[in-house]
Amino acid sequence: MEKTPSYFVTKETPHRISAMSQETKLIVVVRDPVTRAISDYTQTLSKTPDLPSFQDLAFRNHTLGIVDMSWNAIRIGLYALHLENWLRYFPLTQIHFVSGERLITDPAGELSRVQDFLGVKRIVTDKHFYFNRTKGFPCLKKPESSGSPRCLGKSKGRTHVQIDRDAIEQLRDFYRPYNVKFYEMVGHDFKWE
Ligand SMILES: Nc1ncnc2c1ncn2[C@@H]1O[C@H](COP(=O)(O)OS(=O)(=O)O)[C@@H](OP(=O)(O)O)[C@H]1O
Repeated sequence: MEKTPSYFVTKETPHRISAMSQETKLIVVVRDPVTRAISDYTQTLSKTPDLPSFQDLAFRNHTLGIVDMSWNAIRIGLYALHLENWLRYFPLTQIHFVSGERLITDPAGELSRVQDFLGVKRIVTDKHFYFNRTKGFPCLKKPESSGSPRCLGKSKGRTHVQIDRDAIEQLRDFYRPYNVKFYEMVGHDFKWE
């Protein structure tokens, strides 16, 4: 197994992976692209405090609501476009999409679907998780053999930068057609508003 967030959005990756093995099963975690962009910006800002504002980066023209599709934080959320590139090399049956939202609210449910997709026995179930209220994420319970619970690290679940309502609405309008197309392509409505 190998994982890297940028695989899904890097143009050359599907070709390279298919050249390695056409049997590869692919798992992609997706979340509401607007929240994703804000999370992405929040993470970059934590490392680069003098970054321009989110709005300055996200819009070519904020008044007219013209979004800058070349900014990575925006581009990555255009899931339908990235998927089109993957479908040139892999059938949809070899690609599984995990909902980032449900991975938090129902980790066992999402993991059941992953296990089914991989064709392995459903070993990871509800009893393996507990919800850590402080963190706002589920944690893996202590493995039967040894060790302590496994929760997400300190850098996960950062408080997102506050973005004004208008900008959020403009981004929602921008992403809507791409989201609808993505739902149609994968046959699942992720219900991102
Ligand atoms: N297991 C699991 N379930 C649900 N959500 C998760 C999980 N792991 C990471 N995340 C959230 O994904 C956001 C980016 O995570 P990372 O910091 O790991 O990304 S990166 O790989 O470093 O780019 C970041 O989102 P925000 O916390 O909203 O900013 C992480 O919290």
